[in-house]
Amino acid sequence: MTQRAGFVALIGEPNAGKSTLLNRMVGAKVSIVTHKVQTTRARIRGVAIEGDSQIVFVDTPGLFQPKRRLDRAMVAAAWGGVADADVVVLMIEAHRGITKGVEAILDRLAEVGTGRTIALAINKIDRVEAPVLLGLTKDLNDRYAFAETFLISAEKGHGAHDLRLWLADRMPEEPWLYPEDQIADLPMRMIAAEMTREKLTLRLHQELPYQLTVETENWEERKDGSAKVDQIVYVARDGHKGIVLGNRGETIKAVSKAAREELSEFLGRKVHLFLQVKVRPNWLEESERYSEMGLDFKDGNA
Ligand SMILES: Nc1nc2c(ncn2[C@@H]2O[C@H](COP(=O)(O)OP(=O)(O)OP(=O)(O)O)[C@@H](O)[C@H]2O)c(=O)[nH]1
Repeated sequence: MTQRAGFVALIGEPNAGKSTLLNRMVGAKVSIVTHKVQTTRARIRGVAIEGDSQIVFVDTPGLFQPKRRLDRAMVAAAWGGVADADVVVLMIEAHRGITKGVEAILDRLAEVGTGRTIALAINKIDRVEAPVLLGLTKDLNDRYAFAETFLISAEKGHGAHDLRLWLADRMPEEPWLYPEDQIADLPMRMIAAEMTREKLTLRLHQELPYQLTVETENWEERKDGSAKVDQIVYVARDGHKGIVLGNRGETIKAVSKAAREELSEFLGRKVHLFLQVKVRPNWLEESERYSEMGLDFKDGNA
């Protein structure tokens, strides 16, 4: 059998439904869906196997207009994901249509999209009537020559399977990037890290929304059926450590408790969660997370 493997970048405005679609296509709660906007950053979110193809999904931050320095870094990261991917899927919300943000993305695609395979996924079709959908499909395709248009409802599952089959066909002939037996384990670690990060984001609000990342370092199945999970919360600066820890450690304790409860409920068994906070400057630019997974995302494997 000829193996195929490649990267797919999902792009779109915040709240377009990228995480929901990912969960559909990967088949697990890989990206935690939240109502808070801009919770995701460029990184590997899940791996789907379809026939001979391995599809590695890269989730990107919302491509919004940068206001602050850090926002610009996020947007740069998102477009970096676009440049590295084999296929790009632009997600648009059917009921919102061509917003200013979408306009900006289309303009940028016109600049960087040449020679790339870019598909359009119009999401949330459950929220509009058919004529609106047809008009929007036409308008968008007039604006950019998309390789294909998918009309989907990520939440209800419509169209997600067709998109997945189409993507699988477009993966380059390459050996699989992940050994098959690792796949089951990989999303679980990511899910757990994502749960903790979400709790931190909710708790810290505006204080340091994007400047931290969580990694699951160790996962141990215990004889009594419980799981021992060690995670590291990386912050960008020394000063942030104190914020994450909180007064007498109360913030990290509350986060740990909330994340442990959610993970435990998700797994249906007891979880012991241990969080450590470490400083790692410039994590946003680091490609370390990819190489840790056996992938060198920046240097050509993509
Ligand atoms: N009605 C409807 N709602 C949807 C659909 N897909 C996603 N949603 C909702 O849209 C909201 C945003 O979805 P997410 O998947 O978190 O969006 P996202 O693009 O990953 O957002 P960021 O993480 O901010 O980039 C959630 O409340 C979803 O439940 C859909 O097909 N129909």
